[in-house]
Amino acid sequence: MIGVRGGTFDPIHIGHLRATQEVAEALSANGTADSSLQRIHLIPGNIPPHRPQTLASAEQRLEMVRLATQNNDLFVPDDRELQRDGASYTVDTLRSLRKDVGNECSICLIIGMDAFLSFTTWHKWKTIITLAHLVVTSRPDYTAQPLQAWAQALQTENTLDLHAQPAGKLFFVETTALSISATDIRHQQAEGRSIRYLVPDAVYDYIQQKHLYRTP
Ligand SMILES: Nc1ncnc2c1ncn2[C@@H]1O[C@H](COP(=O)(O)OP(=O)(O)OP(=O)(O)O)[C@@H](O)[C@H]1O
Ligand SMILES: O=C(O)c1ccc[n+]([C@@H]2O[C@H](COP(=O)([O-])O)[C@@H](O)[C@H]2O)c1
Repeated sequence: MIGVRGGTFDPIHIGHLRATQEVAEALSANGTADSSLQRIHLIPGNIPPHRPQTLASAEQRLEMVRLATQNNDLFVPDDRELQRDGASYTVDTLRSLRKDVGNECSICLIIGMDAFLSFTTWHKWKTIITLAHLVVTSRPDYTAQPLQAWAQALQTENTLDLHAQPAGKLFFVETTALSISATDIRHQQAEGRSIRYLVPDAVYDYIQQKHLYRTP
């Protein structure tokens, strides 16, 4: 089994990292030796399909992901969306991952509750759930809504189901509420307020060194 978490990561912050760590623990809990979680790919998006362009460049956002994950063997920075032209659609990313890991390996696409609430607007969302499981983490200020029929049909509360088939299940993980967003971090940095401890120290140092998110 592998996990995948995409994001704009402008910049990556402890909200992303802590929630992903807690998913890793949840998914490994029932894994058998040969099917437990192998790694989680952290994939910065090239051109976000649904939002304005980023402030930091693709290379800078990837470098911040590298710095944030350098001491965690489970988290793998993955630049495949930066290698593609055009919009970074998740369905294309999952197809590319499937080519790498084959059809038997479980892929867990990790998204936050905010993303899940608009999931049915995503490009080819019905194909996405044939390529991966959806693992949804809680996020402060985004409350779960009653599940639509398609989601009810896929939902499981047993992680063994995620190991037993390669894709097609929906699983919710209650994660520690950290009310942090990259938008707030960018604003605080622009206003000259400290963002220390909202991002890993190495990311903090990089942002200062490159003068990122400062108003010109
Ligand atoms: N504080 C957080 N706690 C849990 N999940 C988070 C948190 N921040 C972001 N996420 C999740 O991480 C994924 C990628 O998020 P993204 O890179 O857009 O971060 P963001 O902080 O929401 O950025 P921005 O403020 O620029 O929109 C999304 O699925 C989002 O739900
Ligand atoms: O493929 C899509 O249509 C699509 C639509 C919205 C979001 N996504 C992906 O969801 C992930 C989180 O998005 P965001 O905006 O919260 O950073 C990121 O990997 C995006 O590429 C993907």
